[in-house]
Amino acid sequence: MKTYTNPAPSNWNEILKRPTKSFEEIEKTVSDIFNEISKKGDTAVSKYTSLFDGTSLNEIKVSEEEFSKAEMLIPEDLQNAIKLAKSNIEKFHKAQKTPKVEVATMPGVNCWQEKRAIEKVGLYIPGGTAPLFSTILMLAIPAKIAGCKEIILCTPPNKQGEVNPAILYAAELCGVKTIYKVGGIQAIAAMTFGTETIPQVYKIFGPGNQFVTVAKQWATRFGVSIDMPAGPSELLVFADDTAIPSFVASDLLSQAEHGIDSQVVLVSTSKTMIENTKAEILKQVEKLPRKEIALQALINARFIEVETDQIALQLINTYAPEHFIVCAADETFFVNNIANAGSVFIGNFTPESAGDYASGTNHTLPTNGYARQYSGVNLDSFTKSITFQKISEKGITAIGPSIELMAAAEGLDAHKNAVTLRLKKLQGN
Ligand SMILES: NC(=O)c1ccc[n+]([C@@H]2O[C@H](COP(=O)([O-])OP(=O)(O)OC[C@H]3O[C@@H](n4cnc5c(N)ncnc54)[C@H](O)[C@@H]3O)[C@@H](O)[C@H]2O)c1
Ligand SMILES: N[C@H](CO)Cc1c[nH]c[nH+]1
Ligand SMILES: [Zn+2]
Repeated sequence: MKTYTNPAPSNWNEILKRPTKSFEEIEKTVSDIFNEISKKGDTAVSKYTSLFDGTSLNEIKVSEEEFSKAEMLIPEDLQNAIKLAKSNIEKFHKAQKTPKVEVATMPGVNCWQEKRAIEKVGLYIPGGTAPLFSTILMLAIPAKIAGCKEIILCTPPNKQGEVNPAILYAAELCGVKTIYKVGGIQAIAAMTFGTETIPQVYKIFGPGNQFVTVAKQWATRFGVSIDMPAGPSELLVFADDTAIPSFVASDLLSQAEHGIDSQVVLVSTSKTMIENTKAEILKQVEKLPRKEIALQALINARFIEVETDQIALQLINTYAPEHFIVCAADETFFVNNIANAGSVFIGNFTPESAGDYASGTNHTLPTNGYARQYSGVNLDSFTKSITFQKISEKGITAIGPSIELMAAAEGLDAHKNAVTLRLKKLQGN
């Protein structure tokens, strides 16, 4: 838990370096596995499942029997909690539907844009150290609302070759029944190329560890698209003296417990807030079942004291956190001026866990500074915009001469002719 007081802006990048391996360090493993899976399909998938997940499977597709058993294993109160989260996530993502955009750019020239679902999508659900069934809600719900026709899901099996029942329960609740017990790089490669068992998809979604994230980035070389790099979780909290140290500590620990390569950062204008939060962290971490993971992640934690809200904001925008919690007297200043963050949580009673599970926003978010240029998963992630146009006789008469001139100036006479022939016809020639 390193603490810094008024670090110079020139040192921010060094102080706030992510603890994850570089793309280059993982690239070789990823490219080797991709190569093998593209050539050997299921045989290679099975080899890597046994190497990384420690299990050999005769059948990687989840059976109807496994689905039926799963539902019986989920207590009613958990089923109800999942249903409540589903309802909120549905409400928020349905509200993201936009109407068709239609404009007559000039009389007789009608242009419009409509969204169409991506037909085949692959959802990756992390399961290495915790079965993140909540991620199913975050991916399957918008995929269904968007109208994706073929939705498949990959998730790593445990050592007994099973998938956690809550994952199966949540998937079935969201109407996804095609699940493969495959995790990590091998899952991403399988969805990229297709194997004898696993279908190829057009776009791959979902968070994962560093291997999964680099694999998704690698997949884009083979024509598949991805939602965004959504790697090890991170949280930056800005807290001034209006914040509550025990709450701030609990939020920081909530993301530290994800993995040893997670990063949490506290930025504050108050030395007392930093000291009290650190003391709270040390107290709270003792009681966590994932204490060892959280303690390792805390080695990468940063506590940064700055002089003003303005400096804090610049630092936060430089870091571009996946999650940003703001508990400040002038929260509006931060809310209005945040430029780079995956998702923002405002005030003392908005824990980041709310967005992870149930408030309605999506928890699949850009990490590692990618919040500078990527959005988190949303309804549009599952659609493409297609443009349409219809030009009338009056329209082509008005726009035609300009097109002819521009085509001739580019030296593309066939383009010009496509207009000229129509204009002549209209002129009776
Ligand atoms: N950014 C987001 O939106 C978001 C959301 C949820 C979770 N997460 C992150 O997802 C991650 C989940 O990680 P996880 O590990 O628990 O599950 P995971 O499913 O992402 O990864 C498990 C797989 O990693 C592979 N693997 C493990 N060690 C390997 C190695 N040495 N070489 C190659 N492959 C290896 C295995 O195949 C295994 O199946 C966490 O880092 C969490 O913070 C991010
Ligand atoms: N915090 C994660 C996103 O970085 C999402 C998650 C799922 N379950 C718990 N948390
Ligand atoms: Zn979380």
